[in-house]
Amino acid sequence: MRKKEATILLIDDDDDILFSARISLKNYFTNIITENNPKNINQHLTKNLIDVILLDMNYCIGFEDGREGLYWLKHIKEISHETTVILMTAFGSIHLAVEAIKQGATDFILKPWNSEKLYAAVNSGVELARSKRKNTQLETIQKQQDKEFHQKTEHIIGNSTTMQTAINLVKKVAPTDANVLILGENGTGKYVFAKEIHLQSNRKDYPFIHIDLGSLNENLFESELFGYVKGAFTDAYKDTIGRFELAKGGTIFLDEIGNLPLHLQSKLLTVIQNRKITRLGEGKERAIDARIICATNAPIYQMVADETFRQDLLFRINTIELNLPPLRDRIEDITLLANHFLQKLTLKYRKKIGSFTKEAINAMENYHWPGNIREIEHIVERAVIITDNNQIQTSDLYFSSKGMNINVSDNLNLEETEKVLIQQAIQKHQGNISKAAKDLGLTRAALYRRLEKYQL
Ligand SMILES: Nc1ncnc2c1ncn2[C@@H]1O[C@H](COP(=O)(O)OP(=O)(O)OP(=O)(O)O)[C@@H](O)[C@H]1O
Repeated sequence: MRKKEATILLIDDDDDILFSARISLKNYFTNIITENNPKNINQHLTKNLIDVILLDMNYCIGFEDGREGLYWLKHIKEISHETTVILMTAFGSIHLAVEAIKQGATDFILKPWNSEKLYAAVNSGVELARSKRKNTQLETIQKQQDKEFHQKTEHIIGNSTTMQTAINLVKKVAPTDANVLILGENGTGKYVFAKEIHLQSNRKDYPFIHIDLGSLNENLFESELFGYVKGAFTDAYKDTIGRFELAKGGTIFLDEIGNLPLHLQSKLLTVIQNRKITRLGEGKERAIDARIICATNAPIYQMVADETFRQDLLFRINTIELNLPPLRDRIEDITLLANHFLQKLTLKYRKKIGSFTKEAINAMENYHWPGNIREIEHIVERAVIITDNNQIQTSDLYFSSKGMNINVSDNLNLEETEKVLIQQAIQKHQGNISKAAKDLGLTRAALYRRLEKYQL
């Protein structure tokens, strides 16, 4: 039999008991630590991740009322509440057992023990410790996500008509349980809006569970979304709930739904239609109670036309559709967002930078923003870090050549094209006018004239 990866600490002042417990358990678990002085508990807990502590109730001769055991139990629970504590005594009484369980012990065994019973108690103690740790991890992730979210967006920024329309739609849709599909390019705020719908809904006190469907392969899709029972597959050591169940009472945000292959789309459709899931390896169906919000940056209607996305699934998820426009189509929001990030980032980097030059604003308004709001945040962050000025200049803004590319079929205006090319050259040479002029085939003076003409 393969030993289970687990650390068990045995504490008793009787070395014979320690010896016999070690013999009983060492064939089943990888690490057995013995200790005859409970005062050393802290050292063990700080050095090792202990799954189970088997703790004697009595240490001083003459004190056999279990008080010491209860004292140490309380102490362990205060510093490592995920560790399972099993108490043992030769003088067990129901009264003491009840008291110990009330104070956080998981089990109580009487000496002399039967080896099988001891193994069974320790083994379920190990499983319990693991599931407590996993829950703590999930809670930490959730808290972290919430914290990041609040740090990221105290407000949704946007005065443009399209953003105001989107914000108003959120207000109307949030209190209903309608499925929402959020469409928009990368970095347009799909996550931010999904979370905002959740926060404005009646489900706000329950979890908001985000999952990137694009990153799941076939095996993970089912186990992550629906959960599994112990033994369902090789690594299924214990029952685990999936994201749909985790989102109970709250919202599940299925991101990148356009990346889901067709056969998984069918599975998801069945779940959304029936509002039931079945954990892997379990026959039983479980009802789901989660509001469903989906998002994608893929051209979903084109995908339906190309038969790479199921039309029936689209109709299930798009009861309400929220379109987030790319930043280049709402130029009026650019200055607002740039100033918002400037304020936030100057605080973060403790720099005194009051504003952007007129030319820098102009350059931002003429840029294509392929990465949308995420990109403006990154560009402002980089500028804040590198600039030595108290105003951000055009040369502090590092635009990617992707966003500078001129699409000739879109824009045939010669002056506009010239202006963009000049910006591109200045960016490429990081503000070095001589090099930019050379690249453009102009003299320095000719370039300066054009900079003035276009107010760059
Ligand atoms: N309206 C907004 N106001 C302020 N910040 C925003 C706004 N929209 C998005 N952001 C910020 O822009 C960044 C990208 O937003 P988000 O992750 O929501 O975009 P997304 O569309 O989900 O991106 P992707 O498609 O790449 O997953 C985040 O840092 C977010 O806080």
